[in-house]
Amino acid sequence: MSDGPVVRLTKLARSFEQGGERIDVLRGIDLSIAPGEIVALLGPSGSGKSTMLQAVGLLEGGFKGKIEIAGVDASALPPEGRTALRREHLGFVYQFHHLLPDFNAMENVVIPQLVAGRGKPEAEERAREILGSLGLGHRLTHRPSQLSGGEQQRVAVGRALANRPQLVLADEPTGNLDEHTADIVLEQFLGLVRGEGSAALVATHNERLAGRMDRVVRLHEGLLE
Ligand SMILES: Nc1ncnc2c1ncn2[C@@H]1O[C@H](COP(=O)(O)OP(=O)(O)OP(=O)(O)O)[C@@H](O)[C@H]1O
Repeated sequence: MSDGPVVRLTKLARSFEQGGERIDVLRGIDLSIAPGEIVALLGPSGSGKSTMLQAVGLLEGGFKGKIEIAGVDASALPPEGRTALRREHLGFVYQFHHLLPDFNAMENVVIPQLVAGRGKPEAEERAREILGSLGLGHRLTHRPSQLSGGEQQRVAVGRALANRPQLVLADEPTGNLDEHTADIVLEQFLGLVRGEGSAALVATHNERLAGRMDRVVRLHEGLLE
């Protein structure tokens, strides 16, 4: 792994056309995240946090400016190249868990590793280790519908970290949980990310939770402050 930033955004911009009107959601974002650094992305509803995470996650086109992931300029790559970069370096956690409903906790963490080419025994060992460290060692064979909201979200965290991404992108990862559960899940999320040495960019409305991260950046009128 190089010592350079895991992500570098240069003059990132995104506009949407809606009913003949143009909305400039991101107006020239510059941001670098160092390896292992956990950054909170704060901003009110509608300020463009999800739009920014989608850009960094290479999930959507239509952006202006430059997005470098692990030193590679993603903006210059064809779609297959962006997919490969995403698979190799990025992990995602969303507000809703998006687990596969017909598979248990263990399988939900194993499957992305198989897709990445890891063998089954190794993937299962990793899933056990990661779910154990999230306090879910006794829930391995439960399906998502048999888990609480906090447990579902912890499995989603385990899935995101399973392939040892250099950067985890999390969009309101605890936004769907009550305050007490959100605190516990966030603490476990941060502990796991730190333990793994991954970097993270975590969108949230919550100043208190943001204060537990290494750095806070704020989106205001399309720019970071
Ligand atoms: N596909 C789209 N077409 C048109 N407008 C869009 C589209 N996606 C997002 N927007 C607009 O861009 C702005 C930013 O949306 P975004 O979802 O990024 O905000 P957010 O900060 O993540 O909000 P929240 O905290 O409520 O999730 C909003 O005004 C939204 O309506």
